[in-house]
Amino acid sequence: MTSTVSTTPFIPAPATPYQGDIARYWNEEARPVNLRLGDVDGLYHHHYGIGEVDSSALGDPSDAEYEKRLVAELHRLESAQTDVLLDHLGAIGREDTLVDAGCGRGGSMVMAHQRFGCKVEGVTLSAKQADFGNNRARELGIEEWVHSRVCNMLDMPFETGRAAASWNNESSMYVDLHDLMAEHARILAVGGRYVTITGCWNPRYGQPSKWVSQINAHFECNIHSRREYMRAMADNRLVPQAVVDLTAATLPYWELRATSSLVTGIEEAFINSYKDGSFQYLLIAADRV
Ligand SMILES: C[S@@+](CC[C@H](N)C(=O)[O-])C[C@H]1O[C@@H](n2cnc3c(N)ncnc32)[C@H](O)[C@@H]1O
Ligand SMILES: CC(C)=CCC/C(C)=C/COP(=O)(O)OP(=O)(O)O
Ligand SMILES: [Mg+2]
Repeated sequence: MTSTVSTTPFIPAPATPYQGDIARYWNEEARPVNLRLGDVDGLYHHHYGIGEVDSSALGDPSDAEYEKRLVAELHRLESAQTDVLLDHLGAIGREDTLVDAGCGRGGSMVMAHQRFGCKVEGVTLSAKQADFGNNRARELGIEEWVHSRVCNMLDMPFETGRAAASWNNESSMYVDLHDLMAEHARILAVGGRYVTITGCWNPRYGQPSKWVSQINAHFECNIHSRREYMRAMADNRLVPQAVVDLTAATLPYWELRATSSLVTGIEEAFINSYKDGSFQYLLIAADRV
């Protein structure tokens, strides 16, 4: 669907060796579970789904078209996740600018522009992802509005106080949370909104479980605890306005995905850690005060 014209003029050197590893990871990523879902309607996500599975849409597993319908259903649940994130951005006008920190292939950015009609700026460490997102925006004729660049989310080239809202959709587990919240607080207007959807380990469990450690190793990330999010926000003028536990809402997605031919091997770790209480899928929306 997407051509391969490079629209990324300048690729900065990674700020740290770790960021170099993460850039390489996403430059090489081409898992069918992400590309085949994106091909359903051209919105390419690198996050997970929420909501009930529509078994009437899936039909009979012995049907020849079942796998295609299952892919479409997983994709519907991933887009539903973005919709919930966008619901928490508050009142956004066409003249506003939004920032997607860790934007992946840009699916959330396109959905944000389609909903609010405004400018959406994305940053990713991966030149391949930035090119993909920019090519997709050009194909949709929205390249004036939706733009991705290769950039460290801890040092974004956006003016202080410029953004009406910003978010991390499953991208905050790659950075120090205090540094991240300080940078969001800097780019956000006073009264602006920050939203994250993230997997975090549950302090009530004690320490990261073996399943959480397995997820970290699988993605080369460093999952933070719920407590760290609260502390990093409080220390950076970000006051939680809503904390929504999406753990129960994401389990149907994982249980459906585990039955598909697109499994990647990480399904068991997500399902077990959500079920044993060691891991939570959380949305936090905060006001920049
Ligand atoms: C799991 S993907 C999520 C993509 C996207 N938010 C979505 O929902 O589809 C994680 C993203 O975080 C980005 N990322 C990780 N560390 C980053 C950093 N320091 N600066 C910018 N992007 C970063 C990766 O490049 C990747 O695009
Ligand atoms: C909730 C947590 C801890 C997320 C870690 C970040 C991550 C890799 C998200 C999904 O990416 P993806 O869509 O590329 O992964 P997959 O290939 O498994 O679908
Ligand atoms: Mg995925």
